[in-house]
This record gives sequence, structure tokens and C-alpha cells, in this order.
Amino acid sequence: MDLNVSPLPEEDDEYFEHHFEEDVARHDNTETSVQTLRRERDQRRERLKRDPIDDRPMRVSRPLERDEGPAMKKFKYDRNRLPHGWLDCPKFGKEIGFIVPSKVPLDESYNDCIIPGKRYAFRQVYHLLRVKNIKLGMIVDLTNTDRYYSSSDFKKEGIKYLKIRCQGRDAVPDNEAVNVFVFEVAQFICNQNERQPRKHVLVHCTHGHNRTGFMIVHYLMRTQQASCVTEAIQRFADVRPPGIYKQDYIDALYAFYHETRSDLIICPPTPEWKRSSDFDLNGEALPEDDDGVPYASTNEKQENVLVLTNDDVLGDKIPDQQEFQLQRFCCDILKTGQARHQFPGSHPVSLDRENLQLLRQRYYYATWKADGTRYMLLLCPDGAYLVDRNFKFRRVQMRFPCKNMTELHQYTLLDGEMIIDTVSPQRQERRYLIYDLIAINRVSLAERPFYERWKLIEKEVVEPRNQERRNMDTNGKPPYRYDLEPFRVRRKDFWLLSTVGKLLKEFIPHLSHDADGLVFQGWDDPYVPRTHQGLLKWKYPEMNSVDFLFEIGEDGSENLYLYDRGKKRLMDNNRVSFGDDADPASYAGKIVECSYDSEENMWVCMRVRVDKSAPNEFNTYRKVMKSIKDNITEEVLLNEIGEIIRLPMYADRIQSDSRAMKKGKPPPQRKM
Ligand SMILES: Nc1nc2c(ncn2[C@@H]2O[C@H](COP(=O)(O)OP(=O)(O)OP(=O)(O)O)[C@@H](O)[C@H]2O)c(=O)[nH]1
Repeated sequence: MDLNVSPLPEEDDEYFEHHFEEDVARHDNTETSVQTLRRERDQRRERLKRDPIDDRPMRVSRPLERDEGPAMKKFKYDRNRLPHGWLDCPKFGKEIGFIVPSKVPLDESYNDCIIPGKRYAFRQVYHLLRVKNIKLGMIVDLTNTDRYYSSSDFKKEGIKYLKIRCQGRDAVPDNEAVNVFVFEVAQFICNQNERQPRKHVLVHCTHGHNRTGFMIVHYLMRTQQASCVTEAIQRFADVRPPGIYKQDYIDALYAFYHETRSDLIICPPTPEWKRSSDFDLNGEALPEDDDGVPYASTNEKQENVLVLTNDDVLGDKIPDQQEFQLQRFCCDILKTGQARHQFPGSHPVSLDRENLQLLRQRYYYATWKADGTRYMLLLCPDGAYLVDRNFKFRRVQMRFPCKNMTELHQYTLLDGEMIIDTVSPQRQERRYLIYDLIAINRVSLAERPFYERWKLIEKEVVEPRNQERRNMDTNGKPPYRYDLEPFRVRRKDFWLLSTVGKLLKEFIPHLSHDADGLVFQGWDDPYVPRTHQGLLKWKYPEMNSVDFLFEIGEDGSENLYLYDRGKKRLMDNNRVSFGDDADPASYAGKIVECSYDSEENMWVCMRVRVDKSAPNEFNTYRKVMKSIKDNITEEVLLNEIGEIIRLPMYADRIQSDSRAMKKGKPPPQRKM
């Protein structure tokens, strides 16, 4: 079938005038009716200007002729056609909390096509809700077009209007759109003055079933008004029968929340009012989305990503305002004051001859320096948020029950490294290695000694997940599938200094992920945000590195920059090599991590840091250079540690720690 869908803009005005005259001729010629008709004509014209693509007529069942004739007029008049099945689709459902699911209200310009009893514009919405004693405070429009009504009057009425364009049909709303929906609706409902009557949120797509139901199910899940997907889908179906009637949407919800599909949920058949209109005259489904907008098929299977990398972007973007709130929480808990845009995570300094003395003065444990991507992880009841080094948050669908096993964590803040374990040549697993716990359920632990925080990681975070998983396994089919989460979670191990030799020679070479050195962690230290002079990192000398900004000057010069108190600083006399075949121009504007080649007296680019947007501070560079010059080799380090552990202060504490471990407390050493 030849579908001609191109709008004919040059003929629009003529078309509107023609129909205006026809309409006037059909009505009595009173001033009011002419005025009403003129207003309707102008509204149609406005809508077309606003949304020329979406408003064009698409559903034509025969080829168009280029001449002006009755067929053309009929075709053009279709631009005000009703959405398929709209007329007989029930207007709105019962409230679910403070949300009312609805079909799209169509403004007065559609009145020609709707007999009075069936009209459903915002005038009718206000009236019908008033009868039910419901006050409307917010409208969420999930349609993919602006052709149904104008939103310009809502502000005057004191109603918040939110447009989230969702294509519909085969494509479920994307994860970012869901994040916006849940955040905005929750903000609106929760921030209302409790002493005043609560206002409701009207959510509509075209018919108020699939996209609307999908969003509401997400909302119920994330606000914990439903304990599982089955319950949420059922609750929506109860208030807006028959609920979601697209199998793909139901499957996507189960998949998103990592739940096994329940046999209790059977996808209802397409309602009668929709079915009859889903086919064209030839009985074929038309290639349109639910709003009559052509859509690109999303059925093409996404390529399976076979190789995991540390640069993969994990999780989904969240609204800026939500990000700001979460940033504020982290800064408040760590008391980092005004600098809210800066990542507040603790950062170690390089080991050199000077700070090596700290190992003698304070009690340290050691761990391998896992080489993946640094994230803090903020656990909220509505999901978990990965916090990267740029202090950007992305939502991941993870489950973190509390120790009491009935609630989920509410603002628990972790710190750790995301690594990729190569389990076998064919199998990789992403794993988050937690090495610190900064807050539990909004209570800061930052002042508590490290060893307490470290113990609590297992008790409060890891063990409840494992226990729930075991319980589910013994109860039969688990509704929640931990194995489908985007990464696994484990506490990172720390060892007595006396085992550093073993750590370097036996443990690190057999690790199933990359490691680039050691971290020395003060066992009694509080959590220190940003640079922590007492937290020490030792890197294999060839891995000591600096992150530069690389740029090519107008004269073709290759320049390395650092930051010096926030300003770009050119590092004169520092040269970089990218390898024989590499084109330096392809690195321009990027942050490059470089190691130092002492023989050639130049930097060697190891990789591009896509996780960082700024180079190292000059101060960091100075420390790295010092540690390169000091050249603390494995041998120097082990000799030094050999002496330290014989010091009385260390020997005593090592003994008491070892005794404590033997008394049934889990030893920190564990095979991976
Ligand atoms: N504190 C701590 N950090 C660890 C541990 N294991 C791995 N790391 C990582 O080590 C990083 C610090 O080492 P750096 O070599 O400075 O890491 P980097 O990402 O290259 O940082 P820059 O050189 O400053 O850009 C931390 O940000 C963590 O990502 C650990 O057990 N404890």
C-alpha cells in the first residue's frame, strides 16, 4: 500500500478557510457560534504550527491524488481525527494513591467528531473529578504529540504540567523517562502541605492503559507501595481494567525488576474498543505508534555486548534535580560544605620515603589496589545509585535488604571499586568490591574507625543479600533474581601487614581482575573525604601514573596540562609518546593517563580516562614524581614492612587481632 504521509503546508490556510466557511454555513449565523467556530479554526491552525510532523494525517487507506477533489479534502480533514479506539475507551480509572490514570482529554477542536455525551476535554475532566471530590494538581502527559490539547492554560489554573514523550506501541518508555516520571510524581505527592487537601496527579497516554500502566507500576515498585511486580500490575488492573494489555510491557516490567514472571498474571486480551480499530481496511496493523506518529521498529534485537570493559556506562541517567538532592545528601553526611559539585570520596596519596614512616607510627592493614572504576554506591529504597568521579549519579536496579530483612536500605553510602572478573575464558562478571561504608540508613559512620565500618559492610549490606537469596532458593522459585542484577557485590578483604609478601607474590598474580598495586589503610582511621594523607597507595613502579589533559596547539605543538588550583597549567618540557602507529591528533582534548619512562625521559600514554573530565592537580603530579624518584621497589617495601611488624606496637596488635579472629570472628583473609 502506498502511504503518502507528507503534509501539504502551502495548502493549509486554504484548507482551514474552506472548512471554516463550511462550518459557518452549517451553523446558525449568530455572533457567538461564528466566534466559537473561528476559535476552533485558530486552535487547529495553532496545533499544526506547533506540531507539524505529529499532526499530519497518517492513516490513509488509499493512495493520494495530487489534484484538489473530494478525496483530498477528506484526507486533509483527517488531521483532526480521533485516536483509534478513543471514543469507546473509558475516560479514567479509580485513584491509585494520589494518581488517576486516564485516556487523553481532547480539546474542543475535536468536538466535530465527538457527540456531546462522549466529549472528554479538560473541562469535563475538572468537572468529573470535582464530583468525586478530587482536586487536580498535576498532569503527566505521556503522548508523543502535542496535537490533542494545548497546555498553556494549566499554569493559570495552578496545575503543574509535565510532558514525557513516549512512543508507545512496541516500545516501552525508556529507563530515563521512567526515572523522570517517578521522581517528579513522588516529589509532587510528597511535598504537599499535609494540612491542605491533597491534590491528585492525572496521568494519561492515549488510552491510559499501557504507557500509563507501565509508569504507574514503576512508581508503585519504587515507592514500595507494591512488594513485587505481580502485585503492582494487579493493582493497576483493578483500578483501570483490564490494566496493561500488551505482553511486551508486562515482560519488560518483570525483566526490569529482575523478577520471575508469575503464572497469576495473564496478559488480558486487547479490549474490544481498541481491537476493532487496530486494523486498516485490509486487516493489517498500521505502522504507527499509539498517537498516530510513524515509528521506527524497535524489534531489532540489540547486539549482545560480549566483552565487558571498565569504560562501559552503567545505569540510567536521573533528573538533574534528583541528582542535586543526592549530591547534597553525600556532602552533608561527609560534611564537605559548599563544594557540592566535587566528588567527596576519599583519595589515597602515593607512597614515598617520607610518608612510608606513617606505617611505623600508625596501625595499618593492606589490600590489593583493584584496578577498575571507582564508584560510591548510594542505596535508596527506590534503587541504587552509582556515583562516579565526576560526582554524577546513575540509577541501577539492585536490591539491598536491611539486616532486619523486612526493609530496604534507606540512604546507605558505600565506597568501592567496580571490577571485571574473568571467571573463565568465556565468562566475565562485573563485581563491586566494597571497601568502605560511610553511612547506614542516613546515619553517618564517617567518624568511626575503619575496622568497625569494614565489619559492618558484611553484617549490614552483604550478608542480608546472601541470606535473602538463600531463603528464596529454599522456598522454591525465587521471585527476585539476584543473578540478573547488573553486577555482583562483595566486601573487599584487608590483610595484616605481615602478609604483604604473600599478597604481592601469590595473591595478586592469581586474581581474576586487574590490580595495579597496594593500598595501605589506617585501621583506626575515620573516613576522610577527598585527599587523605594517611591513606597510602603503592603502585608497581611502571604503573605510577599521572592523568594529563592533552592538547595540540595552533602551531601543531603537543602539550600536556594539569590543573593548578582549578586552573589549567601547561607542563613545559614534558613530552608524551602514544606509540608508533598512533595519531596524536586523536588524543586531543582527552585526559590521558601516562606512566614515566625514566630512560627516555618522557611520558608514555597508557590509556584515555573516559571516566574523568579533569586532569590531575599539580600537587598530585608532584607527589607521583616524588614517588617515582624515591623509587620504592617491591624489595624496599618488603624490607621496610619486615622491620615494622617487629616493632612492639605492631607485634602486640597483630597478636591481639589474630586472637580475635581465632575466636570465631571471620578472618579477613579469604580465598577469592
Ligand atoms: N581507598 C581504596 N582505593 C582503592 C582500593 N582498591 C582500589 N582502589 C582505587 O584506587 C584509586 C586511587 O588510586 P589512583 O591510582 O590514584 O587511582 P586513579 O583512578 O588512577 O586516580 P588518579 O591517579 O588520581 O587519577 C581509588 O580511587 C580507587 O578507585 C582500596 O582498597 N581502597
